[in-house]
Amino acid sequence: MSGVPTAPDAQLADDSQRPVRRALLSVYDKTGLVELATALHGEGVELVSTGSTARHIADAGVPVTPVEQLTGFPECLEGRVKTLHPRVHAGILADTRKQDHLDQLADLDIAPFELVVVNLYPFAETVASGAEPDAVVEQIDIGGPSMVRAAAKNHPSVAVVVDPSRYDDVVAAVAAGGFTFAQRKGLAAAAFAHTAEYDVAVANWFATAYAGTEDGWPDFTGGAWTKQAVLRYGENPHQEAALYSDGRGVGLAAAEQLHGKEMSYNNYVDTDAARRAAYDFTEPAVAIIKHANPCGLAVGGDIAQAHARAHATDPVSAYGGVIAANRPVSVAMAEQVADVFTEVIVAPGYEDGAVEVLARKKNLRILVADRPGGELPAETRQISGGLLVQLRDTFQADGDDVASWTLAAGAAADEATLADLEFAWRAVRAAKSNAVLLAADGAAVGIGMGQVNRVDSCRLAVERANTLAGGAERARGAVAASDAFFPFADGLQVLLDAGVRAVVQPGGSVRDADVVEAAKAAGITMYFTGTRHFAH
Ligand SMILES: NC(=O)c1ncn([C@@H]2O[C@H](COP(=O)(O)O)[C@@H](O)[C@H]2O)c1NC=O
Repeated sequence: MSGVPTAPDAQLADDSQRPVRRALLSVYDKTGLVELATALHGEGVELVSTGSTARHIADAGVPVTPVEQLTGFPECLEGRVKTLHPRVHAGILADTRKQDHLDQLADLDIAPFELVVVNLYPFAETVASGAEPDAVVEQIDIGGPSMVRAAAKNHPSVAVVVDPSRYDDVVAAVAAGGFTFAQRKGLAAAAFAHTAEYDVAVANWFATAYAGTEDGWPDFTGGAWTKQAVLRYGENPHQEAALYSDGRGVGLAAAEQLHGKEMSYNNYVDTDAARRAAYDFTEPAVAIIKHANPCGLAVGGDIAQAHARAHATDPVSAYGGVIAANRPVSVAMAEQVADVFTEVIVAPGYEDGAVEVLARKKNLRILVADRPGGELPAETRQISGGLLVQLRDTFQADGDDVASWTLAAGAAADEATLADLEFAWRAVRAAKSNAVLLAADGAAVGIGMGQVNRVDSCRLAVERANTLAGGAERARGAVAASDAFFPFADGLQVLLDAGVRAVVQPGGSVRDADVVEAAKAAGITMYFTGTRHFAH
C-alpha cells in the first residue's frame, strides 16, 4: 500500500487560504489571457507557460518562463508533447500538506504550482466543422486534460481553472491571499466535469463517426449534462427535481422566460409536447396541451385564428393548459389567451405589445424559444437498469406524404377533405396511443387518447366532439385519423355511426378486409398511409 495516503480525509482537510506564488498557464482560447497574466504578475505570481500562450504573455511585456526552460526538454511532435514531463506534473501533484512531498520536491529541485490555468483543444468544434478524421484526432488534447486532472486531484494544494469567464474570480482570490479549500474543491469539481464532458465527446465520436459498428448503433453512448435550474419539485411535490441542459443551447431547455412564475417539472413536460405538436405543421398552428396530451390543436390563416380554433377543440380542458404557437404571437392572439387561465405560453417570438397583453396575468409563464433545429436525431427513455434509444419519430416522406396514400375505400377525397385528412394525420401523433382524432376545417374537434383499446379511443373522440362545443354534433361530417391500424371493424364502426365521412389510418391489420368492407358499406372515403405514429 506504499504511496497511498492512510490518513483519513478529515485529518488532511485544510480550509486555509493558500497563497499563489507560481502559476502554470496553457490555454488554447487566449480570451482574457493577457489581462489575467498581467494581474497575476502584479500580485507577484511567477508565471510558467507553454508555446503560444507564453508568446502572448511575453508580447504583452509580462515576464514568463517558457515550460521548456522548466523541463529542459523541447516541445516536440507538433505540440503533442509540451507539458508531459515529471517536472511539470510533480509540481502540480505534490500534496504540499505533506512534509514528505515537500522534501521530495526539494530533493528534485522542483517548485510546486498553486494555480493551473488550462483550456483544451477545440475537439467538438473541429468535429462540427466537418474536418477530416486526421484533423479531428489531432485536436484530442492530451497534455491539457492531464494537467487539469492532476491539479483537480490535488485540489487541497492547487487551484485549477478551465474557464476564461472565471479569470476575474481568480484575480480576486489571488489578491485576497489565495483560494480557500471550498473554492479549490468547487474549481476541481468544475475541472473534472470539463474533462469528463471532453472525453464523452471524444468517445462518442470514436464510437459513431470514426469506429462505428456494423449494426449502426454505437457500442457506447455518453452524455454530459449541466445543471440549469433546481425546480420546486418533480411530477409530485414529494419528488425533488432539477433541470439539466446538454449545453448545446437548443430546444426548450434553452428557452428564455420573459414573464411569470418559475417553470415546474410538469410545465416543462407539457411545453415540450406542445412544441412538438405545433411544429408538426408548416402553416400557422397552435397546440394546447394538458398532461402531455393535446386538448386543442388547429391551423389557421394566422396565429390568432389558429389559437381560436385550437381553443374551440375543447374549451373546458384548455383551462390551465400549456400553449405552443409555431409563429410569433400577435396582439390578437394574446388578447384571446389573456381571457383563459393558462400555465405556459411558448412561441418563437412575440409581436410588439403581445407580451404586455399576456403579462396582465401575473403568473402566466411566457417563454420564447427558437423553432426546433439542432436536436439530436435520437431520443432516449430510461427504464429500470437501462436506457432505450430510438430515432425520433418524424414525418417521413414515405406514408406521411399525402401523395403516397392508398385509397382503400370510397371515392377519392376532394381537395378540402384531403387537407383535413392531412391535418388529422399530422395532429393525431400529438396524442398518446391509442389515439383517434376527429377534425374539421383544420382543427381537431374530438380527440380520444391514451386508451387501452382503439374502440374506446373512437368512443372518446366522438363523445368529446359532440359534447364540448355547446351540444354541437361535431363528429358528423368530420374526418378522422387513427395513429395505428384498426385491428377490427368495431372501432371504425363507432366513427361511422357518428357520421364521420372520411378516415385516414395506416392499414396493415390482418383484418383490413373487414375494416375496408365496413367503410365501403357506409360509403365513406378511407386512405391507408402505410406508416403509423404511436406515441406512448
Ligand atoms: N501535449 C502536451 O504536452 C500539451 N500540454 C498542453 N497542451 C495544450 O496546449 C494548449 C496550449 O498550447 P499553446 O500554449 O502552445 O497554445 C492548451 O490547449 C493545452 O491544453 C498540450 N497539447 C496537447 O496535448
